Amino acid sequence: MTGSAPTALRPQHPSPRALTGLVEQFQLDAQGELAGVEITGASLSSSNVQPGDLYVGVPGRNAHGASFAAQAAERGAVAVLTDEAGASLAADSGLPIVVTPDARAALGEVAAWIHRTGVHASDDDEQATLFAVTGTNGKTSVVYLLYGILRQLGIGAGLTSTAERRIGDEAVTSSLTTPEASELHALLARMREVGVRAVGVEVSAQALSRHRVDGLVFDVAGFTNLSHDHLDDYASMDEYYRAKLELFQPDRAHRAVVTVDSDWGSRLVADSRVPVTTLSTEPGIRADWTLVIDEESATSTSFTLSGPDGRSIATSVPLLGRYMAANAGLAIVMLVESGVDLDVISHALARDGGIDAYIPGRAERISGDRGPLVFIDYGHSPDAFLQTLDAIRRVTPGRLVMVFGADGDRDTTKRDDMGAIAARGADVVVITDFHPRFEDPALIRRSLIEGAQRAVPDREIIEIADPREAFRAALALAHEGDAVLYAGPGHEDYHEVAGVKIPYSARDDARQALREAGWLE
Ligand SMILES: CC(=O)N[C@H]1[C@@H](OP(=O)(O)OP(=O)(O)OC[C@H]2O[C@@H](n3ccc(=O)[nH]c3=O)[C@H](O)[C@@H]2O)O[C@H](CO)[C@@H](O)[C@@H]1O[C@H](C)C(=O)N[C@@H](C)C(=O)N[C@H](CCC(=O)O)C(=O)O
Ligand SMILES: Nc1ncnc2c1ncn2[C@@H]1O[C@H](COP(=O)(O)OP(=O)(O)OP(=O)(O)O)[C@@H](O)[C@H]1O
Repeated sequence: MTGSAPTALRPQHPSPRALTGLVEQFQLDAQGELAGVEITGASLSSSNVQPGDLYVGVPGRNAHGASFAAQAAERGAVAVLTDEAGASLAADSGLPIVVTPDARAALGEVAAWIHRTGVHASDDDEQATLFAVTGTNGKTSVVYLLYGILRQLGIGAGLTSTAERRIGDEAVTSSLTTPEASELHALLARMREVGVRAVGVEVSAQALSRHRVDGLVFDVAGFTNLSHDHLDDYASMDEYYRAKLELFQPDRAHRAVVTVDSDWGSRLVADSRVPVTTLSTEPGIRADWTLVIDEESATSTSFTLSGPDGRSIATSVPLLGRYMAANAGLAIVMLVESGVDLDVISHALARDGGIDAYIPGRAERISGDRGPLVFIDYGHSPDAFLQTLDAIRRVTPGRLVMVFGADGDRDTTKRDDMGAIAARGADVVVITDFHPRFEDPALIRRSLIEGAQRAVPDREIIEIADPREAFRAALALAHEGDAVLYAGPGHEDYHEVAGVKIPYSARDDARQALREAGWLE
């Protein structure tokens, strides 16, 4: 039996559950010898199995997971949960098999039961407050802002986001934005072991469509915005919206805070079936809470948030952009809706000179005191480009150079708009490769260039396939008073080319390029 280094945060002292108990609890059919088998965790992936796990075999795009049951057994899995088709595929593993019509749909509740979390937490458990954040852009940012403010309030906090799963100073890098239910419940169990009192969970539309947050009812769900993205996964914007709407129902959340800056937000308020508090950051849009920008600079945005009964808070977020103030406003209103007194938040933030949060790779300023401003951002959708370009333009007296590429094997319909928005918002556009995956990178670049040229025919466009060279070319065009926005890579530390992840950190490389240019020590 071989173990592997955990790629996820799991409880260190799990209380085993009997396999016979699982069969009884969920009224499942079972094959093989069940007596005496004890489960301490669950995994959807044979390569992540830990000894004592229930291996969950689900059908996928490439294979049926049950066909990896023998590998799971070698790693120490003690039983298999799968569907009818999977039961025969898993037979050669020699493990007892528990059968359910849809193993992915069952997994959330099963994982909650194994870890005694979410809907299966025992009554005397002190449960952490659970915050869910969804929307096209801003989810990671809001989750980090919640985490930062909670820590300023002295409340033990954890988070799960596209960038990291984090408890205090302990963090692992994320692969999915929202973990599979097996990983999510294990993470919550670990957080309970170390006394975490509040958790921010970034919830993607895909997570809602694929049962990843099943077995949980969030205390407060937050909505940022909705704009064009993921139309490879969803047939239309309407379907994409309906996937997100699922979070705003009583089986998923007790209450919600919805940003109503867009029509999608207003529609969500009408369609939601939980109590909703609204937030507006746009002048003229009525809401329970309104946010007004007081001051903005390259490194900080101050704002005043006013709520019902004349309550208000004036504070700042240590990041560029009105949209970051909107994200911070949402985080604060979510905390208030969870029962934290606004005056207590106000006091803690005033003591620290504003919100204290670091969000890896979101409008992250890489440059120092000299030379052009340089930001690395995770934006990879048309609206994210629009917001970031607008924010940088407001603090840049000189020219704005933008470097970016587009994901391969992901929503191809947004490329034209990405090119167009870049051409309208930047003075020079440098188009490079991002994660081509299995697509021809030259064709991806071509579609971005065509979008840019259609929008602004005389815009200066430079095409350089290699991202390191592309960034250096952009930097060479920029001087004191100018700005360079490198959009796409954010916190990531690789490029995905034809199924291979090639190490590449845009943040490290940009720092190196700034040193080479003499702008950084
Ligand atoms: C398209 C999609 O949803 N794919 C997910 C799916 O993979 P798949 O269907 O391709 O799986 P497969 O390769 O056929 O394998 C089937 C099963 O066998 C298992 N397996 C496979 C091979 C093996 O050796 N051992 C093994 O156990 C796999 O873990 C899987 O459970 O099941 C996998 C295991 O859970 C997921 O990791 C994988 O998510 C991929 C990585 C993905 O990119 N998903 C996207 C759509 C996604 O969810 N994105 C959102 C982000 C949204 C945003 O940008 O905001 C997210 O929340 O991350
Ligand atoms: N409130 C917002 N409105 C519009 N754009 C935003 C907002 N917040 C962030 N962005 C843009 O979206 C990018 C991604 O931000 P963030 O990672 O917080 O969003 P996300 O929803 O978590 O996206 P992903 O799921 O892809 O990680 C940022 O780098 C910025 O360009």
